[in-house]
Amino acid sequence: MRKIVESVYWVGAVDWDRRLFDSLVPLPDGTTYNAYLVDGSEKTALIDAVDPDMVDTLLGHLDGVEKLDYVISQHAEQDHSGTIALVLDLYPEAKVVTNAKAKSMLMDLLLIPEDKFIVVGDGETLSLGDKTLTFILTPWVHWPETMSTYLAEDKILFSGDFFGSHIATSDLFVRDQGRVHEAAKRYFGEIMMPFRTIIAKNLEKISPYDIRMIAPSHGQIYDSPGWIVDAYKDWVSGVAHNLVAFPFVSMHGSTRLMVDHLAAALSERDVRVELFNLAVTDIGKLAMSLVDAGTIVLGTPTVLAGPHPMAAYAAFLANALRPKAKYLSIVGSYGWGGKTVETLAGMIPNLKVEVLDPVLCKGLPTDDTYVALDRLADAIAAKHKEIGFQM
Ligand SMILES: Cc1cc2nc3c(=O)[nH]c(=O)nc-3n(C[C@H](O)[C@H](O)[C@H](O)COP(=O)(O)O)c2cc1C
Repeated sequence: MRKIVESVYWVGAVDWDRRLFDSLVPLPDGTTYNAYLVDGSEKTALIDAVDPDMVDTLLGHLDGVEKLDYVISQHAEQDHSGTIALVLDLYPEAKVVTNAKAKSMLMDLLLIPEDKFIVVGDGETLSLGDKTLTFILTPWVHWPETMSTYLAEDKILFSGDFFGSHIATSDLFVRDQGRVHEAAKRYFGEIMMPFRTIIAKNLEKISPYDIRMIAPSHGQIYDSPGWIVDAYKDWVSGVAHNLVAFPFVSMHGSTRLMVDHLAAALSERDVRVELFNLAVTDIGKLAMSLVDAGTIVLGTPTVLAGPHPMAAYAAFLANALRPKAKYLSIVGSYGWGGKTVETLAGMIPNLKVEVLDPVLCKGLPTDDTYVALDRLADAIAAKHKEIGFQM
């Protein structure tokens, strides 16, 4: 147990070893599952629980907590809810306090019986005596049922996955802002980017609250939260940066020559570019780049009449993540023919992008290919200038 302020404790777990989340997302720095205990003068509440793998850590923290009245469930995903049933076994008098959507999901996912729940609505409060919790529905800060909880007396917002970051450290509070900024942006890119417009509304919704600390359910507690709220405002905004996110793959080096030429041509034209060799890249880094990028360029050879499967994966991912990019193009090499451009174009219906003329070449790039790549760089630079992308 670690004290945050008087009678409010972190009772979560640090998972130093975890390297993959949701069987999908790389975790280079591990993560934490944050649970919080609010010990009011009359009632005691646990806010969220931990991943089932770390149940012993949670139960260790709770050892000595004689009475638990409420388990506040802010998010039904198992890394926060998966140990609630065990907590209820230990504290049979405790009720699960959550919203209607989360209740139904917790019943489905964890088979928690209906009589264990107290359902709260948006803005409803729960008194613990000298501490008061207000529940704020903040949907889609991962799933549709997510909510945040404001502790008025201490001005703490327990935000669930909102503002979260995957970093295992022994710090309770954010101490290395640069590191947390990167991890929080990666988290936003992987988890929240598809719901940008709803998250913008959630930012507005929490703005009237006087927030001294934000306590997310992954990562460290923000004891000066202004900067992360500002970062979120930038990430959810429709304003893209003067940046090209450039995932590519190349089997024998021809596409790679095109990629390197275009990247250099973009740099010469003062357009920033980030390359991601899909054969070796950490897909979270690509997600981060997509948070800002004004343009996406995909580089791929033709394989079995279509894009390389790794390029198809990147296109699928970009389509699902719905980044704010306004332009897209494709470059690559082929041997005899295929439908690479058509196949990729058909995979991105969610992207509201203008497609700039693709550049394909047969075998190794020639002088004509490099001229066409320079033209593409000219077009991207002109579009970025025209639209006034952030430098
Ligand atoms: C497994 C495999 C499948 C391929 N299938 C096609 C194809 O269907 N159509 C085509 O035009 N070229 C095909 N090629 C040829 C490559 O597209 C061509 O060699 C290209 O120049 C490779 O680009 P890279 O050097 O960037 O890997 C294939 C190559 C490989 C290795």
